[in-house]
Amino acid sequence: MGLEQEERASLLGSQQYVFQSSGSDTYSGDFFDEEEAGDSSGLVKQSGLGYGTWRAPDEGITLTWRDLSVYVPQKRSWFRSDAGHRPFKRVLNNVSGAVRPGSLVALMGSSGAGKSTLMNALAHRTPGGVIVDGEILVNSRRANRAMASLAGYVHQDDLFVGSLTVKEHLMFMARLRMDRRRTQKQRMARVLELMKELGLLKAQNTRIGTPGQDKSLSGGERKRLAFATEILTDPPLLFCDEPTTGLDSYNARKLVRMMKDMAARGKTILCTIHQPSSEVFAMFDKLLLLAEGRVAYMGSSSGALEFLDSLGHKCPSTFNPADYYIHTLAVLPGHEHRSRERIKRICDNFAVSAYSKDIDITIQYQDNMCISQSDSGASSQEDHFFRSIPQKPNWLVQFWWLTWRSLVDSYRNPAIHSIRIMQKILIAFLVGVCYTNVTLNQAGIQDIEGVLFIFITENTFPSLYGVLNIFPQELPLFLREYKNGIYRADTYYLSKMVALIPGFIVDPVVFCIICYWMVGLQRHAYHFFMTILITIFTANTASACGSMFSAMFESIPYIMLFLIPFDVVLLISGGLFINLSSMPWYIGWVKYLSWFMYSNEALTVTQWSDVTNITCEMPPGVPCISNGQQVIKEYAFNASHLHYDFGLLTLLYIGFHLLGFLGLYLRARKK
Ligand SMILES: Nc1ncnc2c1ncn2[C@@H]1O[C@H](COP(=O)(O)OP(=O)(O)OP(=O)(O)O)[C@@H](O)[C@H]1O
Repeated sequence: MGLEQEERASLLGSQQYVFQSSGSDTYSGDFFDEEEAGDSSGLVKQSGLGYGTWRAPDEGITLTWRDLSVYVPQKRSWFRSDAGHRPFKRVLNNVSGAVRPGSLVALMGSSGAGKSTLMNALAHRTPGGVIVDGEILVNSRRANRAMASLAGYVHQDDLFVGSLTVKEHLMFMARLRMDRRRTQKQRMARVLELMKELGLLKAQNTRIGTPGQDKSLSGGERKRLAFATEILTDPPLLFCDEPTTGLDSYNARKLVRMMKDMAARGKTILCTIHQPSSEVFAMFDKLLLLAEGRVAYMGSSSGALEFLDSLGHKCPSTFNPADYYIHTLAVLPGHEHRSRERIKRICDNFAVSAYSKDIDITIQYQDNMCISQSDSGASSQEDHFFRSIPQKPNWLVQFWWLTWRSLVDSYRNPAIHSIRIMQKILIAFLVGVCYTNVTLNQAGIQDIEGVLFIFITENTFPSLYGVLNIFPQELPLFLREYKNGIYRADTYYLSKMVALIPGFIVDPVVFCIICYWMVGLQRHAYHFFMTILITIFTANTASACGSMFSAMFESIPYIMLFLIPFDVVLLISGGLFINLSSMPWYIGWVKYLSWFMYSNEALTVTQWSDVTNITCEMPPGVPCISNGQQVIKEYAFNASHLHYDFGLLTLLYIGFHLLGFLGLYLRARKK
């Protein structure tokens, strides 16, 4: 066999070959066995074509990787000699492999062997800070960010917006993931087809739910939905990280059967799988075994038994081979040294085996193609290749559907709306009751200024603190969808921002309608509507500030650490607790960031600018404030600043959101 492979390798230097697959289950000893390769030589000749004129196969993806090592960052230790330098741990160690169109490959190994790490690296989805060293080629092109759109990736843990129904979720994904040239009818047909195939039709109008909170779909249904989401676009390359975990044997079999059918249609599928039944395991035609970050075997499923047998590890006839592989390649507690010795021996033997050499031929071939293409600057071939990647919908479509999802999510979450509105009504009523006796005299000035400030605080704090959870809670989902190339970070952020606005219009309106008329404030439509407008601006600016903190920091405790001191300073510089002209210069500038100050000035000017008759009930000789202009001056405000206040509140709103977006974007790039 070795000689035969050497002959093949030497042929590669002079002629052009494309490996083909028939999706056959039969084993002939090699990973790319002859039956599957399409003709008797195991290789299909394309005589007359040199490397420079090679074109990508019309269907199917050949994925190869060579000497792939992955290093994950470790926590710094300030006590060790490497203090200050970030230590890395190698979790994949010079791994090479190849998968061809029409292959359904089971990626197996004990827990911690590096399966997910390998899949993430191949799918170009490694988290920030992780170093990937080595070469990954997709149809002899270097893998890049386009992999996210080219390949589907079914993750181990599924993430959804729980308030959507199964059908809504799939239609949303169909709109954002399927090629933009597809019609609505085609999208609907694809969604229906998948729901039918994956047994989700019955649950199509059921909300997905959130495990641990409002569970709706079963674990198995969630898994199948995650799978349906990833195959919506019928990707030519599919990575599945434990797709059958949590499924009953019938559904596990059905899912793997679906993958097998997809592979038979020329798809390339790499799938990690834990403890498959013999029946499910038999459906995989290829096997990649990992142990301690190294390749222990790659080839046909049945070849693994022979390979291990040749090393003295014979699978007992009563054993499920899949269980036997895992057991043989696991580091057993109490026998760590012996287990590692065994794993090392298996991996070392595999590296020099015929199986490994056969894979090397494909890798070498793809490498040569890659070099020759870059030498010839094969841009038309590149175009041809990337034509198989679905074209994303434009910015506006992404924005529209993301806003739709955010609005549906917030509308269906009673904790966000009805409870908040009830609380608002109650507070407005209580404030109104406290201030019913306000009259326009010297004492009334303080009362009115006090209640105006309550209008601000009551529309600030719920808005500021009510949005803090938005990004920490949804970040994993956002990161996954963003990394999958489903949408841009700016459309996501903007949609979140827009979806917040209706709530922060309704709240101030409800509060003002109840409270304004109970308190002795000016009884003209102008004053009333201006007060509503100012409180709407206040609530939205406060929510923008909250969104900024929410997007910038990882968790609520961190957010609180910085937000509370920040809002105390803003509150003080609002103009009620201190005369603004008396603030020291080195902290006085903070007032320019304080929407409390702008809103307070705007409300004060609105209420007082046309008041001319403030009663003076003081004893003779004690100075009195007799009109509204004096009140405005007393609080160091300026009657001509009303327009500036609106302008500056708008600027703060935009500024906070810009910083929030920047924070989210940088975090998305880093993760
Ligand atoms: N970001 C990371 N930081 C630190 N260690 C990591 C990181 N990612 C992976 N590892 C470590 O690398 C090893 C391989 O992890 P990986 O998740 O790839 O294993 P796995 O084979 O998929 O395991 P399982 O079957 O349990 O999911 C593990 O020891 C894991 O702890």
